[in-house]
Amino acid sequence: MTATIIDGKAAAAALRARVGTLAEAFTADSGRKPGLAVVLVGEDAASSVYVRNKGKATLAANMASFEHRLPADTSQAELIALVDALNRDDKVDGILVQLPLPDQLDAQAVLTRIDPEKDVDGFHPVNAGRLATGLNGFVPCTPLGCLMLLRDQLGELAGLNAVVVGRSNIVGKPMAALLTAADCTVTIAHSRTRNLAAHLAHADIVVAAVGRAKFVKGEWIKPGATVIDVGINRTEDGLVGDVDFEGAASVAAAITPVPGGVGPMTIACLLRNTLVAAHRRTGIVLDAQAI
Ligand SMILES: Nc1nc(=O)c2c([nH]1)NC[C@@H]1CN(c3ccc(C(=O)N[C@@H](CCC(=O)O)C(=O)O)cc3)C=[N+]21
Ligand SMILES: [Mg+2]
Repeated sequence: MTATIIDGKAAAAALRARVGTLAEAFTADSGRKPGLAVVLVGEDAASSVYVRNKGKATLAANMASFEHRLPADTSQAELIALVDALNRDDKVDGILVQLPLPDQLDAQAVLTRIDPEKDVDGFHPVNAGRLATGLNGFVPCTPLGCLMLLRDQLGELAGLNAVVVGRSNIVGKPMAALLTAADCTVTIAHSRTRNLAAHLAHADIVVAAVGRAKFVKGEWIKPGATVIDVGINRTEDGLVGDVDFEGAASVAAAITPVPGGVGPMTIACLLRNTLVAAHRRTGIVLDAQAI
């Protein structure tokens, strides 16, 4: 079998276009654009590129972009003061503080300071709790993008066996919550899991988010499975995912590539969450079916 390569770039472009149309309608109704503030502390090269790309995508989707670049030696109090100012700013619907932060800063304290109604990353404990309990909140962008790709590919997910490899607060845990809410039978595997291959042998859906290049081997994949690769690993062979792509593509029904899979969906979902935040904050009704 040769797997279908899931085109995350195309799916993301389509989502960004829908968001852009709805953002224009929001502006006509409210008299202002949905606004996204992105905060970058320090000079990390990869982060700087991500932040620039987010800014471009925000403008292209008819939204306002507010970029705040702070020096690497920014103090906790200074960063908190900026978050507080963004929380108060009515033009700002969404706030994203780019991770990782320099060592002197306490990321959890910063993320918890963001107004949960502006927390378009979905990292605030209030939004994590809402996701865990089935309440409406903000869902982290990467797992939300993965779920959209899975729905595009498979339609109904109920009853399928899903194995999520990785248990981070940013991807693994929220991904497992989303798949559970979609009525999958979910296993969370991680670095201490014994015999990962035995778990994957039953997996109709595999979401790999361990942060180790080519960690998931093709032989472990159940024939006909759908494989979502969240990994972004910079190696001598260039950018590679957490899955041995060649091996997995020969047995899976469908698989996301790296690049061009989950990554572009992450940014598109950030814009989607910002659009939703703008509507919730102003009380303008958004047709959730439209996005
Ligand atoms: N507060 C916060 N929220 C985030 O969502 C967040 C963050 N911090 N810190 C860094 C990670 C990483 N992340 C990516 C987004 C897009 C691509 C992406 O578009 N990747 C492209 C190109 C990859 C490349 O060439 O580098 C692709 O996979 O095709 C990748 C990674 C968001 N993150
Ligand atoms: Mg681990």
